[in-house]
Amino acid sequence: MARERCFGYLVLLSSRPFPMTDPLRPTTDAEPLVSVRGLTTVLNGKTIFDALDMDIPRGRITAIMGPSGTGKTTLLKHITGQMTGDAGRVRVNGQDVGELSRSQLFKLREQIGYLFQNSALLTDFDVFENVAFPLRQHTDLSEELIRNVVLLKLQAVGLRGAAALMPSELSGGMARRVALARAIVFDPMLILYDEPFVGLDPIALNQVLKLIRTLNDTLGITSVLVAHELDAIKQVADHVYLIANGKVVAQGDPKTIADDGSPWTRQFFGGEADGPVPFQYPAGDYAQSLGFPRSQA
Ligand SMILES: Nc1ncnc2c1ncn2[C@@H]1O[C@H](COP(=O)(O)OP(=O)(O)OP(=O)(O)O)[C@@H](O)[C@H]1O
Repeated sequence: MARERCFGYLVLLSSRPFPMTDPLRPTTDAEPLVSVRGLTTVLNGKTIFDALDMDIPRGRITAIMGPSGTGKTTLLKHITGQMTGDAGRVRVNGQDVGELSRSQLFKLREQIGYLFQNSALLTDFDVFENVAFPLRQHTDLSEELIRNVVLLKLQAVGLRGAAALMPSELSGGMARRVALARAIVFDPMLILYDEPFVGLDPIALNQVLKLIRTLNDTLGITSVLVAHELDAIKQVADHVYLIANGKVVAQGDPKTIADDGSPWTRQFFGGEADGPVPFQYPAGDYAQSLGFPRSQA
């Protein structure tokens, strides 16, 4: 049975000491930053991944799509080592995540930023302190340096002027951008976005899309995006994987994947209720559960 490893701390609140530049920052496309091979994960008797293979190229934006409950968030947890599979391997920047010790895992997570759908801001702290929080927790930087780093990150997401606002005073889009500023506070090599577009109006959505692209390209980050919105994915992602039934069932250019003619993409992008992904959750005999005798046929 697959395990969930809980070290009790948000991935984005990392403890990487400064300097902020990382000599290991990926600069070439030579080898994927994340490589998943033969990943098999069973949770509560349900096979979530069935020998899943997937590569996440460096420096690109890769989207992961799939029906609800197909394991997209679970896959992100395998990448951060919060969860390990029953078989197969997940390698991040050349390291086998399942083989890492606790301290090695922390080091890896120090290089990963994570953006949640709900932004997960600390409601008692203003915007500035939300972004400063990981720095205060995990470094002994001077107040002046913390201020410079926080303002730099807020400037990058266009919210330096909102530094004194409380989370309750932010729109959903602004909150998402503050969370993004916090996620990049240690200059991660990889950002994992879990449903970053949910609840955003078109303006905020475009701002977040633009930011994801700009941060990816200007900071040389690798981005992995879990989302359901194909139109948004088309605008921002370089590559898309569609996962279902524990495997990659389609992949390619987000702009054309919906037209690849496979029954998977037809069902998923066409919004068909039934298809390769059955409408009915697996269940026992219907007649029997209604109290009728089993048919002999
Ligand atoms: N810790 C856990 N223990 C047992 N089952 C789990 C655990 N975490 C997730 N699951 C199950 O794994 C499956 C995949 O869940 P996951 O949240 O990864 O799906 P998802 O593709 O991200 O879904 P959605 O699009 O609805 O967010 C679900 O059936 C869920 O119930």
